Amino acid sequence: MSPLLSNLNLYDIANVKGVVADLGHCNTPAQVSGFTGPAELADSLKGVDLIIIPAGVPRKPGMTRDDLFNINAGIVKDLVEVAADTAPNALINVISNPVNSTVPIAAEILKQKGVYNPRKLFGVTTLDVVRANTFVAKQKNLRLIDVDVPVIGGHAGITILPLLSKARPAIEFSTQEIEELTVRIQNAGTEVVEAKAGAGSATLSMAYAGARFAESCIRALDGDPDVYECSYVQSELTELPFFASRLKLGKEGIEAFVHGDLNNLTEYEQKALEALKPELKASIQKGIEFVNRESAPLAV
Ligand SMILES: NC(=O)C1=CN([C@@H]2O[C@H](COP(=O)(O)OP(=O)(O)OC[C@H]3O[C@@H](n4cnc5c(N)ncnc54)[C@H](O)[C@@H]3O)[C@@H](O)[C@H]2O)C=CC1
Ligand SMILES: O=C([O-])CC(=O)C(=O)O
Repeated sequence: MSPLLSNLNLYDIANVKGVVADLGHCNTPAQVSGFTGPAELADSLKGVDLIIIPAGVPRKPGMTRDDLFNINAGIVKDLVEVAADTAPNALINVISNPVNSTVPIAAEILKQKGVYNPRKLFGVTTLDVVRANTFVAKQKNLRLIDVDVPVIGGHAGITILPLLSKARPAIEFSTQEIEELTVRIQNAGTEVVEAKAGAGSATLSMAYAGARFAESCIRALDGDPDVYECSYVQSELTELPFFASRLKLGKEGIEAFVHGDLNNLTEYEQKALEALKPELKASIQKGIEFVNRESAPLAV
């Protein structure tokens, strides 16, 4: 994946020590980014500030993101184990799907290793925001740079919930526009998978979104006091243990949750929020159970 993500290695911001490691350019962990073995991977990760994990298989037409679980869960688990051992203070950006489960998997691994810092683990949902901004700007004839739509929940189907009532600038939408835009944003990944007809998923737009999120992390680490992004993280905003929402990023990762976005939701948004909870809860549980099952002692 992602020539753009590789370019992040070139970022050189004065106060951020170390480099960005992008785990996911080859077929086995032993080959990651051209390294010859796990030991070398571990060496190369020492002291990095930000680790990006886009490794794994993409969808084919007809598949859900959850259909990738059986392969990608193990890949993310293995990579996070190395990250935990060698760069326990790094921010981790998980791109590999199903994000709704791979982030809880990463959290469980980091807990097992005794280095879990919930402020530093992120599921990358930036592409949902990029899509929401793009579709709204087009629909309303606005400049893309002026539009910002928070997207909450998770990163699959109905768990992706754009809050059009909280768009900036404040925009009037008809009921039909809200329904059509919401469904388009929720299905945009599937639209790309179907258009690519077996040749993969939204690799390039993910590279753009992943690079944007990574750059925001780097700016925050570097002390920029004004960095806000949506991301899927451990959260107390709802009863779900992981939830995507707008966050303020700082030198230690998440600095604050933007609570206001969940206040005064429209009836449509409130219903959609309640409707997404069972699916998101099940995906979180599936990730946690995977790690617990993998690490349970064998029965004799
Ligand atoms: N969070 C998001 O918004 C998005 C997530 N994705 C997800 O990102 C993942 C990658 O998608 P693409 O880049 O389009 O696929 P891709 O097939 O173009 O690239 C995947 C890369 O992962 C590598 N890889 C596979 N197994 C690995 C392992 N065990 N260790 C290290 N590297 C390994 C492959 O060699 C390949 O370079 C998929 O799971 C996809 O669903 C894709 C688009 C958006
Ligand atoms: O849909 C997929 O499989 C890839 C993805 O997460 C996206 O494009 O949002």
